[in-house]
Amino acid sequence: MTAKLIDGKAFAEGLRARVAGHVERLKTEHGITPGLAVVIVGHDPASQVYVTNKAKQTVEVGMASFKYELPEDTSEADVLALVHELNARPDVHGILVQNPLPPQIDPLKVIEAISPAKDVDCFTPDSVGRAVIGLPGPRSCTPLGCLMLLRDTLGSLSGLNAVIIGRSNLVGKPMAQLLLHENCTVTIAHSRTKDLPSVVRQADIVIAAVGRPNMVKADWLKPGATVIDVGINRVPAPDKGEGKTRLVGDVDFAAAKDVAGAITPVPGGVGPMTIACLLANTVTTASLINRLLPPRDLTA
Ligand SMILES: NC(=O)C1=CN([C@@H]2O[C@H](COP(=O)(O)OP(=O)(O)OC[C@H]3O[C@@H](n4cnc5c(N)ncnc54)[C@H](OP(=O)(O)O)[C@@H]3O)[C@@H](O)[C@H]2O)C=CC1
Ligand SMILES: Nc1nc(=O)c2c([nH]1)NC[C@@H]1CN(c3ccc(C(=O)N[C@@H](CCC(=O)O)C(=O)O)cc3)C=[N+]21
Repeated sequence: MTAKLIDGKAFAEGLRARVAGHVERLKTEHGITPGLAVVIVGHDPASQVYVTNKAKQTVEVGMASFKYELPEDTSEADVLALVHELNARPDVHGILVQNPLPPQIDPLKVIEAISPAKDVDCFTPDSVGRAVIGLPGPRSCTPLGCLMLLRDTLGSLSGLNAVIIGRSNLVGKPMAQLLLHENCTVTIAHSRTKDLPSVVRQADIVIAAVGRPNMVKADWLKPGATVIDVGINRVPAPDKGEGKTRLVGDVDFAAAKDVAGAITPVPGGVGPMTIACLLANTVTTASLINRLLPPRDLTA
């Protein structure tokens, strides 16, 4: 059997087109240009690529993009000062501080500093709480992107066993909340989980969000399972030439595609969905900040 390939790139293009339509309406009918500020501290080469992709696609959908690249040795006080400045700026409707941050900066302090009204990453206690109890508000971009792909692939998720590998605040935990709201039976696995292969074998839906290339093996999968590979790992690719690299996920894709029912590729799976959801969240915050009703059809 060969799994259905879940085309996140194409799905994200459609979502961005809908976002662009709403941006156009905000501009022409209300004179508002949604603005997204991305802050990156240090020069992690992988992060640079995401930030560049985000900035390009932000402009493509008609929004304003503000990019702040701070040196690796930036103090916590300076990052907090920048966040406060962005909180106060009327032309900025969304703030994203790229993870990971260098060790001298406490990520929780930065999260607390972000205005919940501009929290397009769904990082602040206010947004996280709203997501947990099911109140309207932003939802975490990567989990939301995964959920949209799952709904598109499977329809109703009710009653399905979902196993999430990884428990970060960025991906694993918010993914669990979204799937619980879809009536999945949710298991969160992590580095201390005993006998991970047998836990994964129970899953109708597997979400891999670890950051270890090809960790999830084909023989861990229940035949027909839907596999969402969040991992983004840069590995050497000597076949492409000396010193060249390629992106791979956390799942052994080449073998898993013969066992899974459906699977996302890396690249072209979850990554583009993350950015499209970030842009959708920015339309939502720009609407709410201006006391307008946010569009309902973007990520419903
Ligand atoms: N496609 C996209 O849009 C995005 C991709 N990513 C990618 O997803 C991956 C995960 O990101 P993130 O959540 O931020 O990563 P973190 O490093 O914050 O979390 C990794 C999680 O994996 C768990 N883990 C580590 N080793 C194992 C193991 N051997 N077995 C089981 N679980 C393990 C850790 O467990 P423990 O808590 O016990 O340490 C932790 O919970 C990365 O590759 C990242 O680049 C991230 C965001 C968006
Ligand atoms: N505060 C915060 N929010 C994040 O959402 C966040 C973060 N920090 N830190 C890092 C991770 C990672 N991440 C990705 C976004 C897009 C792609 C993406 O566009 N990927 C493309 C290809 C990229 C390429 O070619 O290099 C793809 O998978 O097809 C990947 C990864 C967001 N993250």
